Amino acid sequence: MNMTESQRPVQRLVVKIGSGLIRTSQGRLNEDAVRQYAKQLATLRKYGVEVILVSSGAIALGMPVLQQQRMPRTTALQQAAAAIGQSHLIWNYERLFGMFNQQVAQILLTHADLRNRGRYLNARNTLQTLIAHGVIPIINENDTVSVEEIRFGDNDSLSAMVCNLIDADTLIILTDIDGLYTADPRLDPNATLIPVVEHLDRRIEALAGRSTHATGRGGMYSKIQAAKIAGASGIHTYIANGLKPNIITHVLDGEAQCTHIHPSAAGKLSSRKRWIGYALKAKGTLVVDDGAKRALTIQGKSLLPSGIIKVSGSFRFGDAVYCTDASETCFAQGLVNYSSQELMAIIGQHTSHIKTILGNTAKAYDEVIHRDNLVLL
Ligand SMILES: Nc1ncnc2c1ncn2[C@@H]1O[C@H](COP(=O)(O)OP(=O)(O)O)[C@@H](O)[C@H]1O
Ligand SMILES: N[C@@H](CCC(=O)OP(=O)(O)O)C(=O)O
Repeated sequence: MNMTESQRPVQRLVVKIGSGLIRTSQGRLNEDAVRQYAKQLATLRKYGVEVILVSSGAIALGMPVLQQQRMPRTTALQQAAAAIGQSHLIWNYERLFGMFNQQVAQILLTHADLRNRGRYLNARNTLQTLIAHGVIPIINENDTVSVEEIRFGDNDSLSAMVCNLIDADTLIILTDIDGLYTADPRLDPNATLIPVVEHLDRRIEALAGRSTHATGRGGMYSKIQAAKIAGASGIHTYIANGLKPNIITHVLDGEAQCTHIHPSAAGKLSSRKRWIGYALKAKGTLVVDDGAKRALTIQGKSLLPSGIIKVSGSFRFGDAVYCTDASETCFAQGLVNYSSQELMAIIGQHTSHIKTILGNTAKAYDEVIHRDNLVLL
């Protein structure tokens, strides 16, 4: 077992590497950097740390072959670039990890693989088996088949969901900047680094901007969202600069200049709640009034039809939906007991009227979302 700063044990580590670190400005693989990452991760593995790598770079490496200077806008071009780049990427990982006698394996996932409970468990079994055999799994989104409905969208979210999937204790997100600043330093020269975030709240979330790069996707915003997902599972997240030598080792030794985001003080969510809140994609939104928001966020109650002001999206019984307040700030996700069509008819109504309004189609639920099926975000 490896020990980190303040002697926090690290047993299972997920490292995410962004496209900007994988690709040189000329569009080629940054071989020196990738060799360095391979060396550090192979060494950690030898010391007994279980390592999982989430690597971006497929589209970025495939872009030059298709004469694309920036992230292609059409899905077809992104998929084609990923098909070219992913094989190049994994071939090089295999070769460079091989220099340190470390076996790797490729895993490509779509969001649908984690949404479906059976596929979720399958992916988990495969990863556990690889880890148990000392292999480092290298995960990327399966971009060649990913379309909007089944997409993670960015590998920061994917890395956090992988942490949940395999019960990691530490997530390191490597990017081209030291961590979270008070503003994007590329736009604000007075921005300063925030070394520790003990409570990841909306004030912190608001500091993180999007990417300004040709290959980046989510920017700092998606890294903070990833830390939030990981934090709900009791995981510590570090955002650090992958351009610096031996950065992974330095982060674990507590010597790196980076941002350390602590897990949520509310404690670890159950596996089922993590799946409801973070693995499922919301199919619609329920806008609720202030009273209902208070009932859900402070009083720990279920959502009743009387507190709903507006319904959007098209969903069925059992689907996931967002809950937002009147200013459309999202604060929860949960599984609904009524379809969007049924809800349109009963919003604002007292529960005793549900049967009268819906007649025979009514189900025996007073709650639109039961507390047990609701996760505060
Ligand atoms: N508050 C902030 N602190 C630091 N970086 C920020 C902030 N807001 C936006 N960014 C931008 O996020 C970028 C990193 O995200 P991104 O380009 O998506 O990298 P990657 O490809 O590694 O995922 C930084 O280079 C920076 O320009
Ligand atoms: N799956 C994509 C990466 C998407 C992504 O999130 O990129 P980045 O913001 O550079 O981590 C690829 O391999 O090109």
